[in-house]
Amino acid sequence: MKYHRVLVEAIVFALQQIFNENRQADKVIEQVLKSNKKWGSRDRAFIAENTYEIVRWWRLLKFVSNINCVKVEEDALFWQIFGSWRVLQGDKLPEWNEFSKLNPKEILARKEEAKETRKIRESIPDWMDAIGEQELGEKWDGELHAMNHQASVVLRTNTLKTNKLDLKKAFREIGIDTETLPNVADALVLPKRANVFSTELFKKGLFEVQDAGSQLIASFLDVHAGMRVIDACAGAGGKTLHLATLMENKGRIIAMDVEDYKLQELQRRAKRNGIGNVETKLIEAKTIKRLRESADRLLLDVPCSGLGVLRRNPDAKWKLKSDFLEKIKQTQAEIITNYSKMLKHGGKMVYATCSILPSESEAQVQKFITQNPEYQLIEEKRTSPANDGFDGFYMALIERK
Ligand SMILES: C[S@@+](CC[C@H](N)C(=O)[O-])C[C@H]1O[C@@H](n2cnc3c(N)ncnc32)[C@H](O)[C@@H]1O
Repeated sequence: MKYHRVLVEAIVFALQQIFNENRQADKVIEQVLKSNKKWGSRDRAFIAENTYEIVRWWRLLKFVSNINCVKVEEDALFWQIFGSWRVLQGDKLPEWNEFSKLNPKEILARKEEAKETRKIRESIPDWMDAIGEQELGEKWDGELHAMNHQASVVLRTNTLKTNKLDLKKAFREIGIDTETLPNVADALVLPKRANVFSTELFKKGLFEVQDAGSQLIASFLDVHAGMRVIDACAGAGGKTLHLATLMENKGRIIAMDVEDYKLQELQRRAKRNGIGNVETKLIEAKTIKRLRESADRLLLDVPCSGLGVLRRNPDAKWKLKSDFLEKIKQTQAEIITNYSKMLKHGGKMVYATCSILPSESEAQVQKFITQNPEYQLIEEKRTSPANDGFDGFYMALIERK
């Protein structure tokens, strides 16, 4: 494969930003791609895919490159890591100075050696591997392996504006193939990746990009047109928009969060989707108390470790710290205990996480139910990267007596 030096420079710059400036991979890649308007779609895909894959395989790549420092700082080492990655992909490296120290045979031999140690082979920090094994036992191997594969692009049809089959046809007309997914009503999956955000179909609000597992959560809440619904950790509204379509744009949704910029993004998305039944509310000291017993349905899509969506956010492997996990569990316990008071008696709520760890999910719900007997667990569901190819979500449907 022939590389263009400028593209590899862009990848090295992106990696520096992600690892040394502690910036989010998706934001860095977006900025890098915007920096040169002349790059075509292949160049853009080359930069984005190689950067994401190098982040995903960071620990393994350091190992096969024989780089032992904790923090990689020099440009030269980033070039070597890129070179090792391409060797693992079967490429013959160009005779550039930057690759002169790399020995492909040695790289491949070290890859064989890495197979013996899961945390190196699967490229994950020690503490995360230990927690995964402790909480999931034998299942951890399979989930971890599955989370190292690139996730598919999945769309959710906006049924307020179109239907799945018409959307599929409209994509076909612009040369993009999509497939339906059994058991996920409005989902279309792309067998081949494409930039769907630049299409007119997206600008018209005919779909949102949303993992299949995530699409099951709003449906799990059993909402109906005309209800009063609170989405208490709404963020930029992935699930709020879905709730609004399930409610046929009727009734009222209060979408709340502690971050105002996310709610502003939610409003922009709601407008594009033709949604008019959502009101956003920034959470302040008395917000929860004022809304006591006011909701027919309540969604608690709580902040979590994100250990179910590593396929999409591989940089979280290196950015997450074990003490954060402890703190976030505390926040989850506070949210389920305090926010559940917003539910009417006879109403239903869903507690959801994008984590495969039971301590953030089943265990939180069990503890809450035990301490608050007026709430009753109706049903729990999990999606699994290993078993169904979806991201790893957890959802619990709970009723208030
Ligand atoms: C998993 S994300 C939500 C994703 C969103 N529901 C979606 O579908 O796109 C969790 C959200 O909880 C918010 N959050 C963090 N602490 C919170 C708190 N104490 N109360 C409410 N929301 C909180 C975060 O800002 C974040 O947007």
